[in-house]
Amino acid sequence: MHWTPEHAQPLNQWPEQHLDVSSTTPSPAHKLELPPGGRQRCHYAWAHDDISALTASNLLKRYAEKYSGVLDSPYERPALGGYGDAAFLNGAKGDPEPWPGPEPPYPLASLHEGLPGTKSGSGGGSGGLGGSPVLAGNLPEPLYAGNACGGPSAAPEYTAGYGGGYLAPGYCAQGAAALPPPPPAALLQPPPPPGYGPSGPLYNYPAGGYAAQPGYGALPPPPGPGPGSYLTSGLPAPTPLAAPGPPRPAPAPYAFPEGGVSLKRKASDEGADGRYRKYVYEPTKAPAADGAPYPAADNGDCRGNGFRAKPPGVAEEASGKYGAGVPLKVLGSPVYGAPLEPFEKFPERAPAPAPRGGFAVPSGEPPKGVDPGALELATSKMVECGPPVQWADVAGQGALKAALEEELLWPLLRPPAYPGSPRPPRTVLLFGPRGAGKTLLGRCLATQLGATLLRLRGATLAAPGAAEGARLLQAAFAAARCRPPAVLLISELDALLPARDDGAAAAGALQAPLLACLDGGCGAGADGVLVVGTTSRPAALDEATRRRFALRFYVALPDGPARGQILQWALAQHGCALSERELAALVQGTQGFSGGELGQLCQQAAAGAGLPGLQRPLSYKDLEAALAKVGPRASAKDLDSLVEWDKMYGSGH
Ligand SMILES: Nc1ncnc2c1ncn2[C@@H]1O[C@H](COP(=O)(O)OP(=O)(O)OP(=O)(O)O)[C@@H](O)[C@H]1O
Repeated sequence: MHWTPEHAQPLNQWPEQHLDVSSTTPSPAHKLELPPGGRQRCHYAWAHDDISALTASNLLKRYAEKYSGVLDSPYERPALGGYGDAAFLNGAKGDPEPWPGPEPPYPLASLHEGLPGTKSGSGGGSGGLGGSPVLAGNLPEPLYAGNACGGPSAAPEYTAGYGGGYLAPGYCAQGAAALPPPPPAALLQPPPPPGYGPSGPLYNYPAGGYAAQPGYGALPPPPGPGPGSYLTSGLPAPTPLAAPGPPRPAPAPYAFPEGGVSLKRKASDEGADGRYRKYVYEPTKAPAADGAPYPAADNGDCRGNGFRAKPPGVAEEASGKYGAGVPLKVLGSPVYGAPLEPFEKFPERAPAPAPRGGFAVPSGEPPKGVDPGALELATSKMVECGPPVQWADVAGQGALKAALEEELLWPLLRPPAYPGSPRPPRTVLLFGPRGAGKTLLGRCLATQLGATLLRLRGATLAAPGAAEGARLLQAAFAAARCRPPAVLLISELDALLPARDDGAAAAGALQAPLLACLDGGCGAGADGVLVVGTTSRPAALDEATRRRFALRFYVALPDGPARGQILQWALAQHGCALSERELAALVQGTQGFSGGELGQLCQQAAAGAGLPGLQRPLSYKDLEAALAKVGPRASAKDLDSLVEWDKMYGSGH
């Protein structure tokens, strides 16, 4: 038969179609359809006429074994091109010289012989050859470069591709398409173990594959999709990267620490959110039948400290501006006198009932010498039922808050270290510019102590006249003593003193009653009452009055970060949220403003934005316009004198 062009089919298809490798006899087609010029042009070794099918089959088998041995060798495989017959793996010998003959240029058997770690059996464990021949196979040890014959090098040396891992890029990068076509599956089967003799003419193993035998070990799992499939069973799969977590919340603006405080105080400030929370008490327990020290505040009535006690165990969300989302325990009066936290200042005494819509007369007789009418008036008018104030509700003032906690609250709430310990302070003076937050801090103290809060203003006391003012003053102290623990907050203290220069009629006339009340109300017989006086003119206090206040703390104007917080809180009430830049500009423009003045500024801006009900959202321009009308009241001179007074008489913090 002559060769015609239709015989010129792709060479790489030819062996599959024309060579029956399972047959021991040459295929007639093989003999007949060989292209005449194939001997010169075809580079397939088995394409020679003088190579029988059996020889070709053996050749294929040997190359398969060699190839398998290369793959299975514990030594590093050189790059494919390094092998003399590398091109053979792609179906054609790249060597321009004619194929030397039916035998390979070097004995294939030697490849496996003498190599440490070589598997027993020439084809053992080469199951990965058909799928990913380069990457399959167990590679239990680091690979060394082999010599030209695939044997071990004299000295182990790492190839450039050795990177400490088994998957050098040169290997991993090869996709299945780039890999050589697998040799016929029948040739890849390992020799049958004893008892598994071939039943067919050549190898007639079950189609499902050769079952794993003890001597050969289990075949590695077939490579599957994904990079993990390239790893042999002996290699750990790479640890997948952890999925990125949810984005961290951006820090709240103006949460940076206060400037201008000492390191010690800064450390205290850092704990402002956490450490001050330890003054969150357990719910007040109901008084025991045998008469617990103080009545429980869990009857839902107002005790004047902002608490509306809840049934025991009912948790309460913090309602403070800072505390949103922070679950806090129920606030309530601590169980004073309890063995774990005795409060020497608030010793056991007859339970005082909570006020019910006005003054609730204690179970005993009203204090002697006190007008019952005034007592009722004081209680009904002075007991404050505002919301509790937490430390976090006071912007800034970190150092002051720490000092109040350490020097006032801790001594009040902890038992004396030893008998004869000095009495804890029961009077504190908070002085500073108007609107700086003195009253706010007084309310916060009442909250922290779980005390009833009674509040009276000096100007209100002085207005009706000296006699009436004195009567009210006494009644307020009496009411506080009747309702321990209690905080009596007297703001504008200077209004009661003679140094007042506005000509108030009662000014000065109330000083003596005040001193008497302070001595009596906070003396030995007045346990359970803390008097908090506030003033913006401490210099007006005479020495006698000043000395009645054991502690004197300066409440300074809010600094930048605190102003930012106060502004944010105030603007939020008007439904306005400025951008960070606008807020920064506003903070810059409100230097010297007190907290009260910042609140006024926002109210002014809201008023400028329109009538209530028709109001449009507040904008930065409204606030800019309001800045022209609202300004800081405290002059530099006032502030200087306050600082001077603090240096001389302040408790320092
Ligand atoms: N540091 C602050 N944090 C939050 N709010 C503040 C702060 N300082 C002041 N305020 C707010 O400003 C307003 C006035 O505060 P406060 O009445 O406590 O000032 P004051 O110093 O007692 O004033 P005055 O001397 O006139 O009695 C209140 O609404 C208060 O909530």
